[in-house]
Amino acid sequence: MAKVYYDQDVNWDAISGKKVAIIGYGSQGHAHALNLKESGIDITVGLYAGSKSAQKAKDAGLKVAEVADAVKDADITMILIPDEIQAKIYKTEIAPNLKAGSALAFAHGFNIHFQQIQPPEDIDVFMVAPKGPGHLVRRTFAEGGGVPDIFAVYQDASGKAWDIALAYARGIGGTRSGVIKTTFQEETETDLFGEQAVLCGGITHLITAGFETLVKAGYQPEIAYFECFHEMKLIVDLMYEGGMAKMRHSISDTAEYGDYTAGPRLVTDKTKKEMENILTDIQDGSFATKWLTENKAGRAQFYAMRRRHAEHQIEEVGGKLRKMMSWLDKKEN
Ligand SMILES: NC(=O)C1=CN([C@@H]2O[C@H](COP(=O)(O)OP(=O)(O)OC[C@H]3O[C@@H](n4cnc5c(N)ncnc54)[C@H](OP(=O)(O)O)[C@@H]3O)[C@@H](O)[C@H]2O)C=CC1
Ligand SMILES: CC(=O)[C@](C)(O)C(=O)O
Ligand SMILES: [Mg+2]
Ligand SMILES: [Mg+2]
Repeated sequence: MAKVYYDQDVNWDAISGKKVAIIGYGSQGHAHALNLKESGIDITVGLYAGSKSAQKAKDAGLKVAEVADAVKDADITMILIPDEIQAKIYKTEIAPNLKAGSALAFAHGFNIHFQQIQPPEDIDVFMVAPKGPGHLVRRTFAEGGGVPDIFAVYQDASGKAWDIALAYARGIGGTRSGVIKTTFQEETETDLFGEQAVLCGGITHLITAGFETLVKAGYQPEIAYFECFHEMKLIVDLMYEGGMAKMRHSISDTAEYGDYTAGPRLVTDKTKKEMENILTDIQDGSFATKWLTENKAGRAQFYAMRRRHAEHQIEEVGGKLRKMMSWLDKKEN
């Protein structure tokens, strides 16, 4: 069993009194900046001139500077801009301004693992990767909870990089729920696999296929939405709270019998073989090459897929039904 680190395992002096630059103020950036600030850390958000996030950060009471200026003063620079542009911004804005003896940090290992960024040897390089969407890293922290993190050290020039990383994890709330040591390779490969095969790719296409099956068979699209999409959170909430057992305790025996008999007809050996193929594409770098090439070519295919999915009937039907559920409207970054 892996060692799981909690609040009491942290040497808070490793980060207390340090200046932290959070580069980017999006899903993860806003969460890290606000959580760390509320944990007592001196935060400056680094953004580009004209960034639409800058006013949001200022309205939240955070110091905002251009990237180079935020990095210059920082003891820790956490890069929370999109993976596909990190190498360029690192080269032009971050690398020339990194203080000797400071630390460079990431929330995903993509650019270090696939060698898009090669940091100087005289700085610490670490990662604190939340196992959850940034908006929930923030919401959970504000509610007194925390999203688990996994953390890694790529370079330990100071001899304190592990302590700094663990203290950072506490600053964003990770050690409230548990933090596990990893490597940049393990985080990168497992995160890419999880988001493609299960959390994002897997679940959205499963839900959509269920919706399309019912609609094609002539059932009302609104019922197909409630059944295959809206109820998913309610089912997963029970699993989140108490494992599959708690969900299976709450559902009917009829549903539980259907769970055991229909599930293996859907997730077959063929499915598992394709999961292994997805993992191979990640491990051999071909996914990373495709993603970076798509970005260099202007993201036309990416935008076309985004548009096609946004225009799907399930989003139209769901949007109308959710409009009547005012409690779902969470004002977030
Ligand atoms: N999203 C998630 O929940 C998770 C993300 N991660 C990792 O976190 C990192 C950040 O991802 P994510 O939070 O999703 O990113 P987002 O796309 O949500 O946010 C990107 C932020 O970067 C800013 N930005 C864009 N270009 C620049 C630039 N040139 N200089 C400075 N700031 C810039 C954007 O500003 P503006 O909006 O003004 O353009 C925005 O504030 C990635 O490495 C990702 O893999 C890890 C775990 C989960
Ligand atoms: C939210 C998260 O963990 C992801 C899916 O890995 C991501 O947004 O990259
Ligand atoms: Mg992830
Ligand atoms: Mg990810």
